Amino acid sequence: MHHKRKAIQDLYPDELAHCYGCGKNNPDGHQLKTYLMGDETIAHFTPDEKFTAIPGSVYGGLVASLLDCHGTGSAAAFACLAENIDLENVAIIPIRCVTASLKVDFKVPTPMGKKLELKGKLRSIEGRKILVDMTLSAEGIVCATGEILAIKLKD
Ligand SMILES: CCCCCCCC/C=C\CCCCCCCC(=O)SCCNC(=O)CCNC(=O)[C@H](O)C(C)(C)COP(=O)(O)OP(=O)(O)OC[C@H]1O[C@@H](n2cnc3c(N)ncnc32)[C@H](O)[C@@H]1OP(=O)(O)O
Repeated sequence: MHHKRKAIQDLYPDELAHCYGCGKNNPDGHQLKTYLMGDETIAHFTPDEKFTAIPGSVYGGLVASLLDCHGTGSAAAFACLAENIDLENVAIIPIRCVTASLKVDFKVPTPMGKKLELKGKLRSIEGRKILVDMTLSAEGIVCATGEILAIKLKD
């Protein structure tokens, strides 16, 4: 159902859509897509074996990368919500965020080849600082949690 909406990353302007983790204009990248659903965000990604740590599990760098891009996308979406910007009615998202700090806790090994689900919840917005709490799970089991500090860029 949420796929009828546009992903946050698809609302980035073309010239800023080359991020390896989430840029729609990077054919070699992960092209992660974050959707705003009510007061939380969601994204999915199914890793293949080139992202192996030990056979059967995903290397931590990919987990961090997914949390990074889901986190900045979520932060931009939550900042828009807070400013009453309706993302259904914009072609380009007017708020841009970059990661200042990312914390990842690896709880259990992330299984290879399963559909991973990322969720994000806003913790706080204080001036230009947006804090988002995230989980990354596989088949309902939380494999990692993440905490991002994203900074709203000035024009
Ligand atoms: C690669 C850069 C891209 C630039 C242009 C892109 C346009 C974006 C468009 C569409 C997005 C699409 C792309 C998705 C991106 C995917 C996610 C990534 O991987 S992003 C890459 C990794 N991140 C960086 O390379 C940031 C490098 N750092 C910086 O550029 C600066 O440090 C920046 C912008 C984050 C902050 O610099 P300040 O000069 O604007 O602001 P100050 O005053 O230093 O910080 C603001 C507040 O945040 C706190 N703060 C900053 N860094 C902190 C930290 N590490 N921990 C705790 N607090 C921190 C400060 O203490 C300050 O707080 P107080 O207002 O005084 O309360």
